[in-house]
Amino acid sequence: MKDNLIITIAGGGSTYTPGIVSALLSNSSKFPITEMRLYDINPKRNKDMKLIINQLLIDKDRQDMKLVVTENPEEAFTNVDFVFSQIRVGGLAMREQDEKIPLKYDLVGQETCGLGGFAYGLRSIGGILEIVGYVQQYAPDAWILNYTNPESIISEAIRRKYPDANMINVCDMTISLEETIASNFGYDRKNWIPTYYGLNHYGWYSKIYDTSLKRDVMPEIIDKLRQVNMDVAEFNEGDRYWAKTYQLMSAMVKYFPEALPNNYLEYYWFPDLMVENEDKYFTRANMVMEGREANTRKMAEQIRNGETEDILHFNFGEHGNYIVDIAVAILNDEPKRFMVITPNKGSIPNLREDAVVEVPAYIGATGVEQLALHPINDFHKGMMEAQVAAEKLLVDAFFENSYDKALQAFTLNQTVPSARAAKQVLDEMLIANKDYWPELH
Ligand SMILES: NC(=O)c1ccc[n+]([C@@H]2O[C@H](COP(=O)([O-])OP(=O)(O)OC[C@H]3O[C@@H](n4cnc5c(N)ncnc54)[C@H](O)[C@@H]3O)[C@@H](O)[C@H]2O)c1
Ligand SMILES: O=P(O)(O)OC[C@H]1O[C@H](O[C@H]2[C@H](O)[C@@H](O)[C@@H](O)O[C@@H]2CO)[C@H](O)[C@@H](O)[C@@H]1O
Ligand SMILES: [Mn+2]
Repeated sequence: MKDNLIITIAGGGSTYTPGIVSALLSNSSKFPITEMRLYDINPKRNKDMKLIINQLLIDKDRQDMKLVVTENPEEAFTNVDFVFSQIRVGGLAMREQDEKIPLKYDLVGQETCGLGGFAYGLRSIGGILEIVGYVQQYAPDAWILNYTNPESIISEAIRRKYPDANMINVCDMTISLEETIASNFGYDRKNWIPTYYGLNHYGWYSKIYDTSLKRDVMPEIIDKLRQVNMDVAEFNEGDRYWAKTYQLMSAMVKYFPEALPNNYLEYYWFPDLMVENEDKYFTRANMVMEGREANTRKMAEQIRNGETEDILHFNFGEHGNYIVDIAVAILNDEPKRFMVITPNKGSIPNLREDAVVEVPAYIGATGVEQLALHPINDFHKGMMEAQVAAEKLLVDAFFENSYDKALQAFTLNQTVPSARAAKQVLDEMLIANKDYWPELH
């Protein structure tokens, strides 16, 4: 095992960076890093994060670590071993537009679901392709572990442009949902072997085998959920967005009790209710600006003012651990099971081979080895096929600069009831995204 690893966090100024760094430091025996680089296009955010991570290294007595903070891709990626990617093209200001524009037309306005997710996709593809391009140029053997959203759309673009890249796309939602369920109903998630299938933020569990209880606990979880609403787990304490999200899990399994859904299906099954529940003038982006984002700026300011005692406060749940566990499994060639976002290639036998799906896989030194699952039912298959086609059309629109394909994608998105509404939102988003989207004509 290499014992002088260099890692880069792309989107180093991200509010999630301290969580990933904390997880990396907790795994130093199995993942021995000597140099950490933060790469971002925004020097102000880089400077703030440098203060925070430097303070974290002091608090953890790890001043031996070399910390490089840069806006220069060559400096960021040359000879790096692992890249953790978490960029947000356009920042929270554009997330706010993604959420608020569709809501004006009574359509779902959300970070990764519905038309907000599609707008974010058209912004994000260019940024992520650029990073993969840098890694190909400066460290072609490096592993890229990606959290950048919207993951299904990003993964479809990467599948086309860099099919052989050493890149693994993952999402923390399944692990967080499992943790939330386990903490509500008295299970230990560490004993679970979940079988899950779908697209990112758009899927279902078909089985949750508990190795200590020696049974599939999914049916009893669905029964419990039909009777009581869930509370948030400790890592989402006090967050009213996640509180409401998890409460709606009960409504979903009352409608469709045969499989446990990903919480994000709320946006596709109950778009009218989700719109009704929203404050169109103060959306999730505003909550994050006032919460996680403000907290990050405050910590940096405190350090700048010389206040360093016990000022680092963050709680990201499993977010950092999940992606670092994958890095550890690769480096040590200790294959473990994770949920990954990957070309289907027969994993779901009755779904097109080139769909980008989210399924269980073993990950070790050779990367992703996904499982062959079971055929899926017509309800889930129909939903997935429509959404896959919409996402593929959107990625076509990006590569072909095609307005027509973008309009088709927007119309086919599973939260949109009419081509008229799709066109109104697309046209308004085109203006709002003029600095970020490719030209569409
Ligand atoms: N997949 C998951 O499950 C999961 C979970 C949490 C967050 N995320 C994603 O992680 C990302 C970061 O979220 P956040 O809330 O911390 O956002 P953020 O805005 O706080 O941070 C993102 C950083 O990316 C930088 N950036 C933007 N474009 C860039 C580019 N082209 N190259 C380099 N850096 C660039 C920004 O300057 C910013 O500092 C988002 O894409 C978010 O959706 C994904
Ligand atoms: O609205 P946000 O920015 O707080 O969160 C959006 C993300 O939500 C999921 O992830 C995590 C989140 O990262 C973590 O901080 C915690 O609050 O729980 C969430 C559920 O695990 C989702 O998987 C991401 O894709 C979203 O970006
Ligand atoms: Mn996610």
